[in-house]
Amino acid sequence: MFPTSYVQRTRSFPKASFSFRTRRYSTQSGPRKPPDTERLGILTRFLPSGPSVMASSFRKIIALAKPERKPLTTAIGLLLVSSAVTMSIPFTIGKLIDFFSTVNPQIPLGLSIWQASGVLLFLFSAGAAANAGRTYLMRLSGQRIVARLREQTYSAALRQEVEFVERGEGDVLSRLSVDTTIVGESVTQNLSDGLRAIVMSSVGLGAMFYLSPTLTTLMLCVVPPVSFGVVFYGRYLKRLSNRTQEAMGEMSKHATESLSALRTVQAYNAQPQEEQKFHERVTNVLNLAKKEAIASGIFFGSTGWSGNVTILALLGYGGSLVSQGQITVGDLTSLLLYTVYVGSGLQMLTSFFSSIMRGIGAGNRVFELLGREPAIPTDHGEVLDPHRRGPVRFERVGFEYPSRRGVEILKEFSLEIGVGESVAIVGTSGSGKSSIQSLLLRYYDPVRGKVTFDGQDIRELRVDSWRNAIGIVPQDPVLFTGTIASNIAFGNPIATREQIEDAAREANCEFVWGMPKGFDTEIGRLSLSGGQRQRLAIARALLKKPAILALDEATSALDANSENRVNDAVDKILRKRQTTCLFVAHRLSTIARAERIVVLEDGRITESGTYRQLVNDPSSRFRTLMAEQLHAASTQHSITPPSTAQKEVAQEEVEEIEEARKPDSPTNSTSPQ
Ligand SMILES: Nc1ncnc2c1ncn2[C@@H]1O[C@H](COP(=O)(O)OP(=O)(O)OP(=O)(O)O)[C@@H](O)[C@H]1O
Repeated sequence: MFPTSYVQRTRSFPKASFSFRTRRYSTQSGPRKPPDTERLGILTRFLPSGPSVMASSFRKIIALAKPERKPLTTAIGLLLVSSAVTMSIPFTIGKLIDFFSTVNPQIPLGLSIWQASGVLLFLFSAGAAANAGRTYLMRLSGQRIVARLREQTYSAALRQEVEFVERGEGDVLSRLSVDTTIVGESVTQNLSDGLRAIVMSSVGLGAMFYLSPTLTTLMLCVVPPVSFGVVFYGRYLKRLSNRTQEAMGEMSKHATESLSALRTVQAYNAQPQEEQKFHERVTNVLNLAKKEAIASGIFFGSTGWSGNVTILALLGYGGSLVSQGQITVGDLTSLLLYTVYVGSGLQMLTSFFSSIMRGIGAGNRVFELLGREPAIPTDHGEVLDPHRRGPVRFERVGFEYPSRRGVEILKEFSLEIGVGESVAIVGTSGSGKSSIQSLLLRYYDPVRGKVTFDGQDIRELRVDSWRNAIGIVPQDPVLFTGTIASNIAFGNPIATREQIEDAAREANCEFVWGMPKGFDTEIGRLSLSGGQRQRLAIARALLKKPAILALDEATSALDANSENRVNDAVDKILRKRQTTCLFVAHRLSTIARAERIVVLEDGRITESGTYRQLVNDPSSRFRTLMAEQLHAASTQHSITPPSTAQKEVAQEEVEEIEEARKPDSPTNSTSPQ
């Protein structure tokens, strides 16, 4: 119940509130480092999201590239070679034109025209090979960085408290897939293109000054306004790209949710409305993409136009200089070509600038998750000895969900469960039963009071070692892709086949032996009944040999046979008398199996006692609850309320259970198969 109902309650949380949430739940966000604007210079000065955050994101992106130092350095070396070759082309062409236009051409270094062409061919081939090598090394390093970043992001997401991930699931997924790719590209592909652009523009400009300072100064008059536009464009594009990422996150979150609930969607013929909702999200992405397209169009159109106007001005003024004999035709040609190179270099620089912005933005989102301290710290505390046993105590626990501060779900809740004791919590829907189990598992911590194990506050224990001591059987057990064996061994991958089979036997999973591939049957191809899933979950919990078993019973009815098999499995656990059991129970047959029953109402215990004590008290709330329970159970199968005869049968069943539980009962001596 918990995950589904929770997802429903929170599905419309906007992504934009992420940073707020981070601050709200983060318990250990350390002091921020001062901005390193000096080192980052111009880049950070224009960034809208706060220089210190962006600077730290930039530093982290650079740090990510450190393990790839060798291939990246080689790639940069190759880049310089290929750029040198590329940048020599305009100069060579100019010289060739002058050479051919003279009356008596002299080939430099005494080479023939074919030899000179051969040298040039060799140079071009070397440039092309260097370019190929650079592309390969950059892409490879980029992919390795993305792979590492994805793994780190995934483990950071798994470390977070459930509330955080459940609330922003689509977020984490888009951080994992889209943002990591953007970050990886910005340290490799974009960096490499940026360096190439820097080399092209600076070497080109140098060569132009060498050829004609006057013409170059003329060209430079056009550059400052273009650069100004570049900065604004970079900022605007970054904002747009962030909004597009958020919209894409919303879109994939919606698709994930409805596809994972396809049965419900189809049962309610809700495809058209789901399509409509998806259409709205896709349209949102599309509209943002349109804006991005318009911005790019205007930008590239205007930079292209200013480039062409510059060339026109150069041609006009340069032509007059040629006619005055101040420069040669070859030099003018070289100049024009260098202008084109410098222009495209500057254009590349602008997209480098906006890609770096985009990378920093995406990096911010990834590093925010990587650096986030989960509200339930996973790496502190004393490691719990797996053999330690002791009572579990809820001591005056007050609890509120972080998303609903001010609404007290548990109020002064106190309960002690002794070693090997079994306690069933009953109560109306929403009274807080599952929340008690969530506190036990430390999905959340109490707001007041504490939960102790063997006298020690469970917050002092390392959370993984504490959870190791608990076996859970949730309401709707989740099975993962893989075989039945791997599903039972989930969380205990080193379990032997024998141990897996023993646990399955103990949990009454006899149906597994009847399958053609037995324990090697792939779950994906199976459709298991609710009872079978529950028994597999019991086997999974038993394999851990837990000190505590937390069973959250499904509210939906099982058929009589499944219910018997599940109850029989539960009986075997109870008879062992080593495992402390906390049941959230709905079925009378489970409730009666517990040694003690507590009735929870509105977050408080209102009654407590054995089944017999509670049922014999004519004024007990438990009796009313059970009457409602019986009525509900009977109306699920027939439309008539339970007859007196049916109630008697139920009563007899309870008596049989109680009889079986007595220490001297013959059934009690049967050891599990
Ligand atoms: N993650 C959550 N965030 C906010 N409120 C929650 C969350 N989970 C449960 N609640 C609220 O806490 C209250 C107690 O819920 P809980 O699931 O513990 O009840 P329950 O007794 O187990 O109900 P049921 O018998 O229907 O399973 C309910 O009002 C519920 O809406």
